[in-house]
Amino acid sequence: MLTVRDLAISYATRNDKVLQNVTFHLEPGQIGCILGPSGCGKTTLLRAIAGFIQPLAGEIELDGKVVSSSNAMLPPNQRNIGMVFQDFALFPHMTVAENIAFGLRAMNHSESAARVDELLALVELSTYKDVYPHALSGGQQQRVALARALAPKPKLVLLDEPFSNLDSALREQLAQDVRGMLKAAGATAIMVTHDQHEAFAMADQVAVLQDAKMQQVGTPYELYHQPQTTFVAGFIGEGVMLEAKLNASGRLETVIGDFDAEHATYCDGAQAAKGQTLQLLVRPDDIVHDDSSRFKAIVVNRHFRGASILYYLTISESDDDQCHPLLCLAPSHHDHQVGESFGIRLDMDHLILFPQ
Ligand SMILES: Nc1ncnc2c1ncn2[C@@H]1O[C@H](COP(=O)(O)OP(=O)(O)OP(=O)(O)O)[C@@H](O)[C@H]1O
Repeated sequence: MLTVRDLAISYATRNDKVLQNVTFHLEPGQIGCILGPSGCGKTTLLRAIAGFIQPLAGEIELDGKVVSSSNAMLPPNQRNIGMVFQDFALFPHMTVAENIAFGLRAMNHSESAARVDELLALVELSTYKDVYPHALSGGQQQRVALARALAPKPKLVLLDEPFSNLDSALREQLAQDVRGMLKAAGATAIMVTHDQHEAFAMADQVAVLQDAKMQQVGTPYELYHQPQTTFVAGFIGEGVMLEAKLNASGRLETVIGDFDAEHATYCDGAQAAKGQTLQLLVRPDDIVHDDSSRFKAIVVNRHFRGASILYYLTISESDDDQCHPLLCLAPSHHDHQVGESFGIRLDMDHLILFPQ
């Protein structure tokens, strides 16, 4: 449905590239997310897909047709793309139904009214049909903006930080709701965000951008458990880098046991050379609370999260040895206070190693 190939973009006022060699692909019906820190080029990429910025190099293909390249540009209004903006951009003088019908002017009245009713049902706002935007909550306004974008059955829906003006506690739930609505409409969509929780709740595929370059494209699971760069490992999810030495028998020695390194993944230039000291990515859910373990860690801090507690731990091989920080996500019935110690063991499916 959408292919972005080796895209490079620069602004006239700058010498450097704001995007460089950006490549990713979305299948019909998939929801993609462009995730990255402020200034990495997310909005620029979205605007390029919408047709507002011409690439310096590379191309954008929509539904099998090149719509943007350095020598050809299909105008934005001919791309059949729907947009949901950060501030929702609803027309204040129009009712909910009139806002949704805005893009349906080519249809006759009864067709348009039927489509509006269909979308009102999809976004669960049928009873708000004749209400004006100022009388809606932020979340309801956003659903109207989504319905308006979906109304003309666009090939692609672009959502630019759609949750940033909403209560942070609700964002993850809203992201899941919007995902459900996009899936029910069979839409292909791309959202831009700097919030990984929103990206995980919403996307089938997440593209991580940093400093103008695509770092990694993958499912939320792949980005969390199999990051390919230290940036992605640090930007996505919590975790620590634990010193790990590859011994002569091909096992990784760590302060919390040793492991067969046969299926380990070496990233960012890490070498699988015997005797090498590396960094092992350890997520909080890789550390299991186990009182029968010979490895004991001390609680230095804790965050109660309801069903679980995130423990900040330190562990050392002996009393005078260096302390290694660890995170452990344990079910909250394992209730330990700061200063206490408990047994832990490492339970990992993926050994991801980075250079020291
Ligand atoms: N019209 C412009 N002219 C020149 N430089 C621009 C223009 N728009 C954006 N930039 C620059 O391009 C880079 C990428 O900006 P962009 O808005 O795409 O980033 P972003 O990842 O969306 O950031 P944020 O999350 O803060 O919105 C930034 O360094 C920004 O200053």
